[in-house]
Amino acid sequence: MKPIKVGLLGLGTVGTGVVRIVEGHQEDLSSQVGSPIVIERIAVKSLDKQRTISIDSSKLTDNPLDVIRDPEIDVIIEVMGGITGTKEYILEALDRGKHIVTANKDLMALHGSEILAKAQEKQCDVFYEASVAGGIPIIRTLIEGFSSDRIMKIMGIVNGTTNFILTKMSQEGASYEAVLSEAQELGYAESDPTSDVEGLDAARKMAILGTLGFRTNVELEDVSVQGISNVTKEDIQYAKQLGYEMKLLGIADRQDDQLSISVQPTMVKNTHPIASVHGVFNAVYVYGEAVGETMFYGAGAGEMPTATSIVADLVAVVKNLKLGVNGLKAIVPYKLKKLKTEEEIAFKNFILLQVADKAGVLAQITQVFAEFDVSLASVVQTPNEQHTDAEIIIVTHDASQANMNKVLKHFEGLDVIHRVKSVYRVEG
Ligand SMILES: NC(=O)C1=CN([C@@H]2O[C@H](COP(=O)(O)OP(=O)(O)OC[C@H]3O[C@@H](n4cnc5c(N)ncnc54)[C@H](OP(=O)(O)O)[C@@H]3O)[C@@H](O)[C@H]2O)C=CC1
Ligand SMILES: N[C@@H](CC=O)C(=O)O
Ligand code: NA
Repeated sequence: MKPIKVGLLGLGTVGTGVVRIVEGHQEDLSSQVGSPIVIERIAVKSLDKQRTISIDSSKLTDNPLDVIRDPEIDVIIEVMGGITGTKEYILEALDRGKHIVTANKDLMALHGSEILAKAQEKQCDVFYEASVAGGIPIIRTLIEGFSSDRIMKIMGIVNGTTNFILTKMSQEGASYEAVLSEAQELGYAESDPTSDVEGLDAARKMAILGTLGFRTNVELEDVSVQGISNVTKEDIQYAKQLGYEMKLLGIADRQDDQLSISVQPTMVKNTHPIASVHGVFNAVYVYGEAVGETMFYGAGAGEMPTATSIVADLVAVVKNLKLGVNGLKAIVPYKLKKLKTEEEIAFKNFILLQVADKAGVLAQITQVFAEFDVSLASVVQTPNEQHTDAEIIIVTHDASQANMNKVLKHFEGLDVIHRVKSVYRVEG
């Protein structure tokens, strides 16, 4: 049996896991696809770096083109990351008729449509399961498992680093900075962790999920993004007291084909299944018109979980090779995109205010909500024995984003409000 030859671009956290699985599970893999799978060449940045696995040094190169242009190689696994440069490597590999497996959500969210179009033209596969929710087979689920349904809502904890940080801040009272360093050491964070903590990584993943779930071309600029860098331990404690967990939540929903997609720190009612997803775990909740509620859970980052998805994609490519059907499974979004306006997007809000502790303050505040048609679910004032500033916690019913913005704007001119300390979306 002629072996299937694979070229690996990158031998970092994920690439190392890929080598471990291909070597460790070789018997299972080759019996599924009917050929041995061989990692033929590997591109790295530094040839001298100490590795945690032993690699035949003749396989290593510091030039990705050596891998892409090797005529023996059938499939390229791209786990080096990056956008410019990497995109050109992938397009060239496709031009050369090589199939692609990638974990690169940055690339797929920004240039996925161009890459997938090229793949179709060249009858090649491009699979990217590892790019969203590392070890969870959510992309395959949306493409195949829900092909018969109409997806109405996708909610995801799709960034492991931030879930790890929020969990440790909540359960151990740990500091944001210390937990971020730990996530970096464990290989969860991106090379620039700003994209994790500022929500960009999750936004890219939600653009991919939205495109697949709603069969329309969701682009990164369609996703409104807010990260966790301003979330305080106090916010997390208030959330807990009210029966919520603080999560960086991606939310994509549709009503009558109108979409909204966002990523923001969200207070999730602790009875919702997604509220109990902690640590580096990810979960994607999918609501289908016919199927109802479903939820998919697993490790969202890290060497072996991510590599599991990569190698499963590799198996899919090789099975397609055997059947001669590569390049036929690309999902081409066909629906016209209609995004909801601020007036049409509505959700519950948590607002924490620092206010003057004197008579009539609450009345002035509730008057502003009434003026802009925002109905309140609860109002709590924290006890303040010194009679200096007091804190007021308000939870609204569903309110349009436009009206909420008007309320917050109006608060700026209200003397009795000394500070709007926090505003969070509330789910569940
Ligand atoms: N880490 C995770 O949990 C997850 C990561 N991903 C994605 O997977 C990809 C890889 O992530 P990860 O493994 O964590 O990244 P790492 O930084 O650990 O590894 C990157 C690898 O690529 C190599 N590399 C980088 N640039 C070049 C270049 N120009 N030429 C040749 N080799 C290069 C590096 O070489 P050297 O070793 O010499 O430095 C390194 O081996 C990224 O797209 C990431 O977003 C997706 C899901 C989960
Ligand atoms: N940095 C990402 C890695 C997986 O995509 C995360 O923390 O989820
Ligand atoms: Na996945």
